[in-house]
Amino acid sequence: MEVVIVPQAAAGGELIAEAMAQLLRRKPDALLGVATGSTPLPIYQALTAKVRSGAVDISEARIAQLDEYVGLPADHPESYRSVLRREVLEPLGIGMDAFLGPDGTAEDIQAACEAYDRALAEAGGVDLQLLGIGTDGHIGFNEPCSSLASRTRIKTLTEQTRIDNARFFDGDIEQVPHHVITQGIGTILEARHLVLLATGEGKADAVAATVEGPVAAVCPASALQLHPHATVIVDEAAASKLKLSDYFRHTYANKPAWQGI
Ligand SMILES: N[C@@H]1[C@@H](O)[C@H](O)[C@@H](COP(=O)(O)O)O[C@@H]1O
Repeated sequence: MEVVIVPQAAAGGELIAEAMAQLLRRKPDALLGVATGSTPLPIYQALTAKVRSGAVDISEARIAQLDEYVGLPADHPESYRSVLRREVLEPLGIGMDAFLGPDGTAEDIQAACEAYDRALAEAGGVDLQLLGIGTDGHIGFNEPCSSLASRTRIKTLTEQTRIDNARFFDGDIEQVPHHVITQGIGTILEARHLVLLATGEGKADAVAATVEGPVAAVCPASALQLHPHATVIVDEAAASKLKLSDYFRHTYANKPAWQGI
């Protein structure tokens, strides 16, 4: 696992957008796995700027969704499909025909989950998966004690995650669904490159457990330690509880420029 400490969120966004641009130059039809939440927004802004300036051509890229609420109509403004359309697809000029996502409104949720795992595999697998992290260490919506081998499936949110996400629902926790579909941890680990961005002091404990704690289902993001190409990018505040921060800084400062992340 590589840990990169950046001065602030915008620098992390730029670094990750550049990695995505490099991937797209190598593989124009790359399947990009995207995440919701506030943290990845600087990535999408930086990538959009690159696309608009002509630094990268994204016209053949495909986008895959990480997780979704169960029961919200697809056109609900806070369904993750709507959020991604608004925050990622439209700014990048990517059509819904290049979008893969689970159906949170399906009558048979289990079948919809299995269909999504199959669709990801049939699309050739995710090339680069962006991840945020919950305050409890969740990735996607894999809450603590999710199986590290899990596939896409339905999960029940913790009270804390519903409280954290109530800000997207007029601050009203009652509007936050209890159930979600999420790519499983085993599904996420199949992506060729995992890139987790964490910013702010509120993520410092989760980041320390992810990077320096044991691999344990109680901190789902710690599963990144099992992946051959995982990059964790943190700002100073999110890095504040890392014991090995000096080592991580030294390693990154001395990395050959051609290597990227
Ligand atoms: N399902 C999403 C996660 O994918 C995201 O990482 C997390 C953190 O969000 P934020 O980046 O806003 O802190 O929120 C939600 O739970």
